[in-house]
Amino acid sequence: MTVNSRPARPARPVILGQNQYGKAENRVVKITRDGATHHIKDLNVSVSLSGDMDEVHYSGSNANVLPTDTTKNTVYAFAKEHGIESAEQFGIHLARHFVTSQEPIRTARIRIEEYAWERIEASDAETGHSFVRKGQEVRLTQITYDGSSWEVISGLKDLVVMNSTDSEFWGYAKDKYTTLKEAYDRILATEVSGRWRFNWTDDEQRVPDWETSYEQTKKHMLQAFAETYSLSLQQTLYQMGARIIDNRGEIDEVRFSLPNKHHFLVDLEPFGLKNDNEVYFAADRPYGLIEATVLRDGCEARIPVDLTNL
Ligand SMILES: O=c1[nH]c(=O)c2[nH]c(=O)[nH]c2[nH]1
Repeated sequence: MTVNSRPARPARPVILGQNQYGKAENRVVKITRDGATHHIKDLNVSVSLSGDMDEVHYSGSNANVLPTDTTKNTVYAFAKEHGIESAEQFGIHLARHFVTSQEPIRTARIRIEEYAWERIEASDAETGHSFVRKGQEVRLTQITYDGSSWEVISGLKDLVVMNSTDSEFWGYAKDKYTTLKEAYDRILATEVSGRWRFNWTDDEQRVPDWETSYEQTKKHMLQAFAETYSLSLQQTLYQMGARIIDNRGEIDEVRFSLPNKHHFLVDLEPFGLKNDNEVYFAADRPYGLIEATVLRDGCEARIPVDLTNL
């Protein structure tokens, strides 16, 4: 049966809703060789396209469908042809390509995770070609382009941080189920998942230096975590976001999802020992989950509330 002889959209009280497609999790590693000194970019790139795709769902006509296999090939070809300066620059390039080269494709969303590598120090000097994977965090970006406007949301996940003092939690609401003891010197630890939205909207004007922006944003966030004398994780979260908004003019919105990695003092009395804020039980679950958006005054919140969807 040819495509044309297939039945058109069936006469049923059913319609197609939001849809998107593409190749997810394209792992691309780009080595740039500068003599004996090599540089690595290690990305996990997910392409998601949407637009005039009714027919492929209704009748099976693939005329508007650029194969997901092609989107995968484009990721690898672009790594060679254009290089990977930053995850954001690479994502912008890909998004623009899909929307401007295929008429039926109206919106491209490119999500990228970046894994960092650090040079191994040999006994005499740094090596040019040996690396150890940096375990700290996964860097993230999401680029969305609809042919006229851009949205760039970057961030990170899996960044585990701890303050071994300067954290209290007391004065909270209590009811008959409250057993938590007030804490005047506790451990504050979390695994930061954060996203920040850039106010960059145009492809030519004021393009942020994406690499510097990431490093500086992470630095301000960590300094705020370290320097805030915390009365709650909520207060610390707000300070982390506010520090970014205050210092990074290219960012209008920050959202954090911070699990409170509880450290409970162990009762050592049964062993005749005094626990002087030294020995803790690190609980993995359940955990408090503190989430909030911090915005530049007058700006709109657009980062999804549930960061697992981003
Ligand atoms: O920083 C905290 N915020 C809370 O809301 C909370 N609730 C709780 O039991 N411990 C904590 N700690």
